[in-house]
Amino acid sequence: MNIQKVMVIGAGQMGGGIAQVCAQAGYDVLLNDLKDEYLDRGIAVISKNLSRSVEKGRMAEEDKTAALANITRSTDLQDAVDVDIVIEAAVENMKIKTEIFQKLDVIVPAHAILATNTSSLPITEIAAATKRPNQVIGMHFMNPVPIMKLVEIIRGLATTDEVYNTVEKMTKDLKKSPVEVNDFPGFISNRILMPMINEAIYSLYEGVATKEAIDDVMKMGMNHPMGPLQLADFIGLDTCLYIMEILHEGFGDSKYRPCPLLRKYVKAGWLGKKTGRGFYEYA
Ligand SMILES: CC(=O)CC(=O)SCCNC(=O)CCNC(=O)[C@H](O)C(C)(C)COP(=O)(O)OP(=O)(O)OC[C@H]1O[C@@H](n2cnc3c(N)ncnc32)[C@H](O)[C@@H]1OP(=O)(O)O
Ligand SMILES: NC(=O)C1=CN([C@@H]2O[C@H](COP(=O)(O)OP(=O)(O)OC[C@H]3O[C@@H](n4cnc5c(N)ncnc54)[C@H](OP(=O)(O)O)[C@@H]3O)[C@@H](O)[C@H]2O)C=CC1
Repeated sequence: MNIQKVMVIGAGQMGGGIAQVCAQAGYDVLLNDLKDEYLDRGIAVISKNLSRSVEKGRMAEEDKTAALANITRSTDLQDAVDVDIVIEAAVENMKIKTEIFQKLDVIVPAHAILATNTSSLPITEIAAATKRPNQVIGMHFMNPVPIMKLVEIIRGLATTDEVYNTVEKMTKDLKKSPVEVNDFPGFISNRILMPMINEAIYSLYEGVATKEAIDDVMKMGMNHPMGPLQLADFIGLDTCLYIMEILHEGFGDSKYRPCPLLRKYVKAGWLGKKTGRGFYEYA
């Protein structure tokens, strides 16, 4: 199947990045969010990222203009009436995602693929909310999307080979590297990454070291580009908590219990970089 028109749902840090790389690859992109102000914010970030590439001499001004012209704003799911694929990057919540997929199922054309950028939710369960489970798939980008090469591609139980192959080809067109993973909570990326972050939060909670010391150990000792607490702030502490809860519930194993300090920060609205405060403060 030939993909030309894409709807990206959610103009947050992930949806904005996904819309940017799709627009740069020449796809016709509809960027959808609940309100105009979220679209304004998302498009401003995309524009800033593209301008930085122009300043660094990696992109011509006309390519930036062309990429921005490929993005159309949308606050109505009905705009998906003629898309070939939807990539959903709304909040990490099963109820919200299944509601979006049920609505899309009756709007999008029969051939259209419904993909989700979920970090951890079961693809098979999201797919089962639709009448086209064979055309539902996980397309898990990494943050920051314009920089990170990996896209984890997750088949639901019913996903066809044709749908998998189409999404794999699109991933390569976006200049990303696909890796196929089976449908279990957290897939591979977050099954391994999030318990490490949670353990770093426990280390802080139990007073083993300061936040700076914990991050320094992992940066200097393990060559990680960011320490785990800095990375948690970057991902969003709300998203980290949702993922730990999904691992905990999905596997029923106490080793995935979220650290109480993580819960406390999320309750306080300290969600990390996106709210100006998490483990660290941001100007
Ligand atoms: C939760 C999930 O489900 C899955 C996930 O995504 S988990 C998160 C996965 N991501 C990571 O682990 C990221 C770890 N961090 C890193 O790799 C690096 O710190 C980083 C790439 C984010 C920044 O790199 P850095 O060398 O420390 O900083 P910096 O020199 O400022 O940036 C490097 C490049 O990234 C770009 N960049 C940094 N942050 C960016 C952002 N948010 N959006 C777009 N581009 C960004 C910079 O513009 C810069 O590009 P140029 O070299 O072309 O100028
Ligand atoms: N953060 C990360 O590092 C990664 C996150 N992901 C996944 O990507 C998804 C998005 O995460 P992220 O971008 O970080 O989150 P953000 O909070 O930055 O963005 C989510 C966006 O979706 C919007 N939204 C919420 N509900 C709806 C809806 N019903 N319809 C349309 N838009 C909606 C939000 O609006 P509002 O502000 O009103 O809530 C917000 O603009 C999650 O599933 C997450 O797990 C995947 C890989 C990495």
